[in-house]
Amino acid sequence: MNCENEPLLEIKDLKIGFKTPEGLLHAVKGISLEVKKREIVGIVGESGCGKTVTALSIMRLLPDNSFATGSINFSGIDLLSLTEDEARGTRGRDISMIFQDSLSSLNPLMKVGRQIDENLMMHTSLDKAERFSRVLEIMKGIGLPDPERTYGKYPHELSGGMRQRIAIAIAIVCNPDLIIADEPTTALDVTVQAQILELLRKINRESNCSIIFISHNLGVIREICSKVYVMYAGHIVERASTEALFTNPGHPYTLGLIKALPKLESKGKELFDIRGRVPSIADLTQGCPFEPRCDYSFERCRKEFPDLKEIDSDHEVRCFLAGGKL
Ligand SMILES: Nc1ncnc2c1ncn2[C@@H]1O[C@H](COP(=O)(O)OP(=O)(O)OP(=O)(O)O)[C@@H](O)[C@H]1O
Repeated sequence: MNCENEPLLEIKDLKIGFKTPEGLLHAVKGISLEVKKREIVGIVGESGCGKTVTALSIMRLLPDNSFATGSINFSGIDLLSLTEDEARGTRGRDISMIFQDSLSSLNPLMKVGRQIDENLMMHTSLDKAERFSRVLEIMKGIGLPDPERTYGKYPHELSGGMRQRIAIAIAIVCNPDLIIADEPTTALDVTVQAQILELLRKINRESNCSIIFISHNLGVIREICSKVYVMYAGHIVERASTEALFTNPGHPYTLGLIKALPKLESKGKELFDIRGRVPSIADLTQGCPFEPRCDYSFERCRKEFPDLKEIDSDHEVRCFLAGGKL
């Protein structure tokens, strides 16, 4: 059997909500998602669409005022049914996360080498010397110069790109099966961004892990992912291979995200922007949540919410116009 076709992570009908003084607010409204072994899967959408809370639910790191229903099956285990202790055992060992802002995700008071070592201390029985050489090996493997010296530095002594490499080292030191990278390059300049993407590709190739790559930027997703889920207002509105998404986008929201990408030939011209804003999770409008921003909407869109419809093999779209040409 070809193990690349085996699912590593299967999310079914995941709903995430928050108990707030204004009542229950629903941030994720029944999404299903699959990540196969060794696959790099993108989740794209504007701010507030529910990408990060989805990632946090996989990590079992949702805040106390939240609730999650549905199932998150990871290698045969439903992560939502794990106890806190079991979830702690999984985090950092089987599943790791890299956050956007390495300055706030790293401990400012601890030497960076120690921070990588902490994960090994927690999840392995290696002794101090073995852990030290493993940390140096990882630091070297991800392109940190002079690992012995860098081991003893504090986060603020490193550049943004180096700090993000440390965050990646922490994430991969225990050889996890799944890495969730949440906007890992957004805070970095373009050159460093390209280096970090290349590093993630290398890790995926060499350690056979799967990656969920979260971004608001389809251009970055295109660089690294083979499959993409487009999220809007807590729903998956399109799922396709990256190639199909760009050659035949089925949802007007996806089309808007593609049009919003800067192009070389339009240098100097004003960039396209999808009009309007993502609705707040407190909005309970009837019909399709994208309707107020959509150039293709008609009467039915104001009243009914479309199901995900398959328009091609492995290509689903949640729009009444799915399958037609936008
Ligand atoms: N602790 C919380 N209490 C109430 N609402 C929350 C809480 N955390 C997140 N939300 C809401 O859940 C929704 C989804 O947020 P989420 O951070 O997942 O969006 P996102 O797509 O990742 O955007 P961003 O790129 O800005 O992180 C937002 O409307 C957000 O305000």
